[in-house]
Amino acid sequence: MIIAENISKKFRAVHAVNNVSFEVKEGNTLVLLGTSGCGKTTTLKMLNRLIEATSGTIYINEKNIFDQKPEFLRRTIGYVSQNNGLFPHYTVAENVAIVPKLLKWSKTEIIEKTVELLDQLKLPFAHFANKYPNELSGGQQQRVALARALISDPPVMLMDEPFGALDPVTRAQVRAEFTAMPLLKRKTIVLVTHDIQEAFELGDAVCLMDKGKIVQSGTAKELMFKPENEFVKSFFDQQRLFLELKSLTFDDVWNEFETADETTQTPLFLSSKSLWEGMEKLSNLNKNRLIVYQSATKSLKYFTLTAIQNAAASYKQGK
Ligand SMILES: Nc1ncnc2c1ncn2[C@@H]1O[C@H](COP(=O)(O)OP(=O)(O)OP(=O)(O)O)[C@@H](O)[C@H]1O
Repeated sequence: MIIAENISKKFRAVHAVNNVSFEVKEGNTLVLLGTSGCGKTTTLKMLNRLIEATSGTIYINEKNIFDQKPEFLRRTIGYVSQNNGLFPHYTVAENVAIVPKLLKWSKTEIIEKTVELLDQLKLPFAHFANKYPNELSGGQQQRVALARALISDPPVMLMDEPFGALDPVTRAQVRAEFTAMPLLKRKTIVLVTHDIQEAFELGDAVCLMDKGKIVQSGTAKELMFKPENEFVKSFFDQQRLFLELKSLTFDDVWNEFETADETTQTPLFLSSKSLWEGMEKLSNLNKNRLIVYQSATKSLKYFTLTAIQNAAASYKQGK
């Protein structure tokens, strides 16, 4: 669990972060979202003391981080920096082994763990261990950076635009792998991004920042449907339709759909999926109508493109 209370950072005249507070529950992911220069990276780096806060308090797992030596604190927090931060003259295996060496693990232990992690990240040890970062693609480098941050299994991970340097296709792919990794599921994560879609996909909670302050924090759905001011509303305007369909699940609008006759089709879809995924399914299968299943009520409903659009509109009107 991470608790940041009224943290601020001043760089001479620049108030980069101004009285920011948030909490991240154990096992949750908090996303710091906002445009360039709003203070996301400074906020993140204050959590592992790469930047010293000017004022405020930070607790990580009930310990005040200012009572710990920064270099010891950092060994217990995984960190993926912008543009991966790999050492160019270290091989993949050497890059991954940096923290375990500081922690004085045995050679065998380091190798065993590196093999296991690189395999999980689709970088087979035999092929990749002795390569240098510049011999890898951007996506592969990002996976090495992730392996390096994960090897000591820290309970907390800080990630600064971890997929920022990747092209959109690789980005979506690495992000999907990232969400599927069992090792990451239990971790408490703070992730910085300026990508709204990424924030919605990865964040249990999202803090939208502007000019060093948090403008609104909450779930993606709260930010979309209950914006607290004009800034929040307009921040999402460009991608509004897409984000609404992504953040609403069939469960949220279950009553808007027509009950289905069980005998006609097998349900392909669970109601915990987003309306966007429903639309994708219709398009991929080239169907006008599909059936969705809700396990809690053991009921089936039909959905069509129009029904999805109407359900989303009706949800908005109800809010
Ligand atoms: N070392 C520094 N000295 C002076 N000003 C700084 C320093 N680091 C950051 N700033 C300023 O603090 C503000 C916040 O910067 P920060 O890097 O936290 O923003 P950001 O939201 O992470 O932006 P980006 O997405 O572009 O990385 C900016 O105005 C930046 O110019």
